[in-house]
Amino acid sequence: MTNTYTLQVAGLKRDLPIIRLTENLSIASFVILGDAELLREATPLLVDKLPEVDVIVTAEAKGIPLAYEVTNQLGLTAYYVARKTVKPYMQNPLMIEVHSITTQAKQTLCFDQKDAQAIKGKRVAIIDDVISTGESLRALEELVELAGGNVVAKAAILAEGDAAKRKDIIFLEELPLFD
Ligand SMILES: O=P(O)(O)OC[C@H]1O[C@H](OP(=O)(O)OP(=O)(O)O)[C@H](O)[C@@H]1O
Ligand SMILES: Nc1ncnc2[nH]cnc12
Repeated sequence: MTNTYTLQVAGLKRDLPIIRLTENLSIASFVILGDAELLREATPLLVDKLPEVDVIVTAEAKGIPLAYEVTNQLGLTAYYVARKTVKPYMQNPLMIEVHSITTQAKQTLCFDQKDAQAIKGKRVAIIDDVISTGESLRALEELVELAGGNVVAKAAILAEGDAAKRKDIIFLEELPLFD
């Protein structure tokens, strides 16, 4: 049977499967894709902690539904997604290299040039489902800065491992790492 870690967040309980990443590192797998109930309950709690912002930025893929919910609850009109591959419909994309905790190979995050233009001069909240090594967040911050946006908040539902000690991020609950 798979080992699990019981997460309590936003008044809900989830049994997360513990997944081995390397010989001495395992994570409690937190996949909010499809979990409409958790998104519905957690989003207002996160929104309450945000300062005034103009736009939301997130990374493909698991950050997308949360960014959408936060955007709606703040009454904003748009959110921007940094993609992990360049698509043929992107023009002059901005690209940054990233190496998140779950990433085995080198990855990139990229913004379509038209999204970069839309972020320029805006107060940006970077939103993700979980912050762990902080690599994805760092890459998103670099992308927003390259685009000329001003990062005023960095928020996630969960802060994993050492990320929970960070003072510069907003989060609802901690998630431990496992040996
Ligand atoms: O702080 P970090 O170590 O960078 O980890 C956090 C990132 O990891 C997850 O995405 P993941 O890389 O698993 O990709 P996915 O959303 O495409 O599944 C999560 O959605 C964050 O973006
Ligand atoms: N615990 C976790 N579950 C799923 N994706 C993650 N990315 C970083 N930490 C994660």
